[in-house]
Amino acid sequence: MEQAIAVKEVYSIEDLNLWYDKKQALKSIQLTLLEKQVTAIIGPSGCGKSTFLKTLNRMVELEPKVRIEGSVRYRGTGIYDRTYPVEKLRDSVGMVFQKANPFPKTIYNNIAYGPRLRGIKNRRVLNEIVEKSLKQAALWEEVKDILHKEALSLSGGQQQRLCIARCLAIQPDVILMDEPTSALDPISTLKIEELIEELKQSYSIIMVTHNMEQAQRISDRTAFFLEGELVEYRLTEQVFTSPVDKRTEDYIMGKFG
Ligand SMILES: Nc1ncnc2c1ncn2[C@@H]1O[C@H](COP(=O)(O)OP(=O)(O)OP(=O)(O)O)[C@@H](O)[C@H]1O
Repeated sequence: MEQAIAVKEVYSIEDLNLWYDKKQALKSIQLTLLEKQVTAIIGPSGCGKSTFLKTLNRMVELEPKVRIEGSVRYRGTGIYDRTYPVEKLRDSVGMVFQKANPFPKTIYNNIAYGPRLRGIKNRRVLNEIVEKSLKQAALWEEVKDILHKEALSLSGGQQQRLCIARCLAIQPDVILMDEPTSALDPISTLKIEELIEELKQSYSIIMVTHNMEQAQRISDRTAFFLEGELVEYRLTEQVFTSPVDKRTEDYIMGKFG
């Protein structure tokens, strides 16, 4: 008899509500995000995708006049509990943004930055981390001879892979990606998509995307948001081939958004 493989939960979210001042951006969100899967967050502009992503690492608290209610549990512990050590979250949850944002430093120092901040000073250890992270981000071959060049001299696609490598250097558990390829050309996009496929062997990836083909190509599960609500959250194939909610169907058919 086939045995079900238990997939572990990374995040468990219950009745999450969020307001920016008087505007409610997330409404009673309830879902669990699973380990070593790619979860795509889709929906039209302004539906709350980025806000949701930023609740997962508490970055949303940096916005003015934010109020959050409900529970976001990461590996079983509520991250908005007053005693939760936010620095633990910074070590465990990396983030990649829409626009690559390397530091104005060399390629090497971009990657070594996080490990140094965490007390690693030994040059040999740092060299190993830099090489391993760049290899994991499929950038090593292109930059191994120019590690001491400015990161900002790289192409947009290379800069985005560098940002992914910088994120991997701190050995995160989860990687949040906010439209990581929307500023890239098709070839760079393909490279990042292949990379994401590879990374999900070791990391749990939660990715906001406007691109529904991309969600179908690389995600295991898809969550469809609309006006701050989570309308549908199932296996990607099911969402795209047999949506249960009419609003999901209309959205994936391109009737709005
Ligand atoms: N800092 C803020 N202050 C006030 N309102 C905000 C703030 N950030 C976002 N909003 C509002 O909250 C809602 C959700 O925004 P959010 O950026 O999460 O949507 P999104 O789905 O990621 O949109 P897009 O696809 O355009 O990036 C929108 O109505 C937006 O205008």
